[in-house]
Amino acid sequence: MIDTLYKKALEVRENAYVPYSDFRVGAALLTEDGEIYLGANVENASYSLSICAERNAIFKANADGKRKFKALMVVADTERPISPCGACRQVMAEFGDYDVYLANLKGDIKEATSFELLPYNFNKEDMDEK
Ligand SMILES: O=c1ccn([C@H]2C[C@H](O)[C@@H](CO)O2)c(=O)[nH]1
Ligand SMILES: [Zn+2]
Repeated sequence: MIDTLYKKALEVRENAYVPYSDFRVGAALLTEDGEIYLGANVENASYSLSICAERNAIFKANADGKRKFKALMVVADTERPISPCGACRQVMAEFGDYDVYLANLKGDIKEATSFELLPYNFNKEDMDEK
């Protein structure tokens, strides 16, 4: 399954819309029920409106009502495996603790989990009334 996620993340990476950074990222998200949602980064002339590949995949799954995840694979052309931004780490952690594989084009894959990538994360329980 890791191989499949890596291959699909590589494929969708080709669809990244990156006229400003020229930095392509692909993400493949495996849901608990065995579906795979793909995301690539999409940039904008108003730079801060750009969306990362990871959040694109997670939001696509959400749009189909899928919120339970088994694994997320992220791939970019980096020396070390890609390191997701803080915004993506917060969004990943929203949906629980699941495997996150961070990869590069050379095939290096760093294994982590969504909670490991955001220690002491702020989540919905923090908003429960005391
Ligand atoms: O993990 C990452 C890191 C960066 N980007 C995107 C955001 C922007 O489009 C480009 C350069 O930061 O890469 C991602 O999609 N995922
Ligand atoms: Zn991000």
